[in-house]
Order: sequence, then C-alpha cells, then structure tokens
Amino acid sequence: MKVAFIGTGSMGGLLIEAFLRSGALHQSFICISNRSQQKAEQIAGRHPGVRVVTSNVDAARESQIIFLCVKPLDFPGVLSEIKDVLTEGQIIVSITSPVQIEMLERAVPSRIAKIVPSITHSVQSGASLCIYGSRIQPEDRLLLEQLMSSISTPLMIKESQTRIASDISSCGPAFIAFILQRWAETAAEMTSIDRADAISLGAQMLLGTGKLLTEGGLSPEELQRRVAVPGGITAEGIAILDLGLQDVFSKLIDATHQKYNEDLDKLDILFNETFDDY
Ligand SMILES: NC(=O)C1=CN([C@@H]2O[C@H](COP(=O)(O)OP(=O)(O)OC[C@H]3O[C@@H](n4cnc5c(N)ncnc54)[C@H](O)[C@@H]3O)[C@@H](O)[C@H]2O)C=CC1
Ligand SMILES: O=C(O)[C@@H]1CCC=N1
Repeated sequence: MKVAFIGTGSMGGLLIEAFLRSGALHQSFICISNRSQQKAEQIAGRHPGVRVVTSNVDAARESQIIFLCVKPLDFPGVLSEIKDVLTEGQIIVSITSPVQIEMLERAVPSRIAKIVPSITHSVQSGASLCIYGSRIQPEDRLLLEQLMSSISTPLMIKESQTRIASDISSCGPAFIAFILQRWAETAAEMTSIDRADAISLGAQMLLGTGKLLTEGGLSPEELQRRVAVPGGITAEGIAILDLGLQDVFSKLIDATHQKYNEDLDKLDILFNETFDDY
C-alpha cells in the first residue's frame, strides 16, 4: 500500500516519523512532497527509503492514501493541482479541522476522510479524530483505523464536533503546556524551586494524572475527591482555581470557534473561486 504525504511540516513530518517508528508503514511505501523540497529531503535523509517527489501531482498519482498535511487555506490550491490525477478508488485524508468533508467531496472524485491528529502521537498517545465522507467504504475505514491505531487511539466523531474535539485533543497539549510553563515560572519567582525542576515535576505529574484518568479509571471528580480532603491544602488551591477559571473556558471556546468560522468563510470563498462547479 503506497501512502503519500503532501506537506511535511510539523504535523506531516511527525506522522511520517510516527508511522515509520511504529512499523505500520515501511519507508519504501512512503512518497512525500513539500512546497520547500529541502524539508522533505531532510526526512528522506533520515529515512533513505522514503521517496521525495518534486510535485504534489506525482505524490498523488501513485498512492492509495494521500494525507494532506498543509494549512487549511492551502487546501484549494493543492486540490486543484492534484484533482485531475485522482481516482474514485483513492483515499484523501485531510488532517485539518476547518476543511469540510463536503468541500472535499465536491472538489475531487476520491474517497474522503478527515482525521485530525495530535502532537501526542509522536509518543504513541492521544486520540485521532476520525470523520468519514459518504464515499468511504467499510474496508477503507478499517484500513485507516488500523493505520491510525499504530500511533494513536482513533475516535470517530461527528463533523459538527470537530472544533471542540480538536480544541481538547489537538490544541490541548499546547494549552496544558502553557499552564505548566506559567505555573513553573511563578513557582520559581515565588519560592526557591528552579523553573526546570518545577517543569520536570509537573511533567511527571501530568503523565500520572493522564494514566489515572484513563487506565486508572478515575473520573476528574473522583480524582479531586481522593486528593482534596476536606479542610486540606489542595482544597484551598482548588477554591482559587474555581474563582480564577470562571469564564476562561467559555472565552477559550469562543475564540477557537470564531477562528474556525473565519477559516470556514475564507475556505468557502476560495473553493468557490478555485472550482468551477463548486
Ligand atoms: N501542529 C499540530 O499540532 C496539528 C496540526 N494540524 C493541522 O496540520 C496542518 C499542518 O500543520 P503544521 O504541520 O503544524 O504546519 P506547518 O506549517 O509546519 O506545515 C505545513 C507544510 O505544508 C507545506 N506546504 C504549504 N503549501 C504547500 C503546497 N502547496 N504543496 C506542498 N506543501 C505545501 C509547507 O511548506 C509546510 O512544510 C494544519 O492544517 C493544521 O491545522 C492538525 C492537528 C495538530
Ligand atoms: O486543525 C486543527 O484544528 C488543528 C488543531 C491544532 C492545530 N490544528
């Protein structure tokens, strides 16, 4: 099975490395293209069996699955480049949230899936959010989920929940890292701990907390009850968080959904301009 990756930036590169490391894909089955070829060549430098091609058309032509790992607004351009070589039997996977399944199905004849990954896949963790288009066959789904489960936990979601699910699953690692950074910086300012020590403690704590909430079977409420005993120190801290976080998440969700809607509007215009029968 030949797999193409168009766009080998942060996430395209990460997916290629993760699939290779997991053994799910062999180097000789991977074909890659990127706007600046140098980035693709760097991957091939580490994995000499990976084939770098100079055009997206060549990557698309010879592959059964084509991962599109470019930014949302680059989709219309890439799709118009490759659409004439795409067939009904090929599977196009969009890894970005705002490009709608319907947009993709109207632009190209192939089978469409949207799979939003997460940086956590580089350590074989996290959920990959799967949404399937109307042309996807049961065997395609099986194939994609087999592939994704080598590096993540595939989770089927509704397209209408793409944004909020990606907020948590794909943006979440950056949000949590930001909180840890702020916490460690303040700890270093206010106490005698080093910033690096605080980050290292926090990272181990996050790993353990994640395990407790998954394999440990605890809910967030149970976990808090087990730590924040009445009248104890943790309860004091939770009271502060409760106060400070009051409208933080509603503002965060508003902000990400607003950006998503802006991208949707821009994409609608771009798809309209790019595809005659759109
Ligand atoms: N970084 C992350 O954690 C996640 C990213 N994504 C999605 O992945 C997509 C890519 O994001 P990143 O990898 O972070 O961005 P990036 O900017 O690192 O990578 C995009 C790559 O696409 C290449 N590119 C642009 N136009 C091209 C074209 N016409 N043909 C071939 N290559 C082209 C660029 O040279 C670049 O290497 C985005 O749509 C993003 O929403 C999804 C989930 C998580
Ligand atoms: O397309 C998205 O929603 C993802 C989440 C993180 C970056 N891009």
